[in-house]
Amino acid sequence: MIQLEHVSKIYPTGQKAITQLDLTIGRGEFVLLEGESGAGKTTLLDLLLKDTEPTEGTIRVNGIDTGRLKKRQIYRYRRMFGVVFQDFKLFSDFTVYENVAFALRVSETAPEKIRGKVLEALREVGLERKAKLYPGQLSGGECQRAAVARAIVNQPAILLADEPTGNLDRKNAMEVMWLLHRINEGGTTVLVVSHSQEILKNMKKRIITLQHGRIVKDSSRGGYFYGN
Ligand SMILES: Nc1ncnc2c1ncn2[C@@H]1O[C@H](COP(=O)(O)OP(=O)(O)OP(=O)(O)O)[C@@H](O)[C@H]1O
Repeated sequence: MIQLEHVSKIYPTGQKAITQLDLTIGRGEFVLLEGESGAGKTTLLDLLLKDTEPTEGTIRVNGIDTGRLKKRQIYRYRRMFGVVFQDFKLFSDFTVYENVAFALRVSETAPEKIRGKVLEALREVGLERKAKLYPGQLSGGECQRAAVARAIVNQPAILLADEPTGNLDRKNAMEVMWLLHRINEGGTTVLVVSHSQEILKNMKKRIITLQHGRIVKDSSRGGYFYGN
């Protein structure tokens, strides 16, 4: 599903963010990505989304070599992904329903299909009764669940989440992680950046540890350190 070969990213400032990274994530996997600040976690997500270009190496997603995508193909490519952020990134002057519907409108979904899809996504995250509320009227956990509904409403093949529990208390954090687990059980490949040792320990998923842009530990390889 996701394959990186010898991928490096050096920003124009000269900052090395990713160095000679080889990584394969299979279809339907759930992967937790950890590493200290500046390790390259967000850069890795940005590379997958083609928000930034690798300095060297090849990135393949679902068989697509991202380096060969034409500009006009990038929009369609990105529709393979749903993305969840630490700070939710909901529109504060849109209701929960409108926030989720917005993701469908920009993807040119037929108008008659929007309502059913939005309500289904809200049901999935347990927010069907809060559809008419604004983000300011929700708790942090509910905001994040609304953001997850927006991310999955297009039924993406891959869900990327960058510190999705960073602004949440323990209970809400575990609820959001449980939700991501359920979405993964439905077949979606899930990649989550997390700093929380509790989450890393409790989820019992594959954990990849980045340090200075390199993978220094991958639990799918028996937890042994390698590389560097
Ligand atoms: N646009 C940019 N221009 C220059 N350097 C950048 C840019 N974005 C990130 N960097 C640098 O690249 C390195 C990796 O950054 P990245 O944001 O990927 O790390 P991270 O692991 O996500 O960190 P954090 O946990 O703090 O979010 C850091 O040294 C950072 O300062």
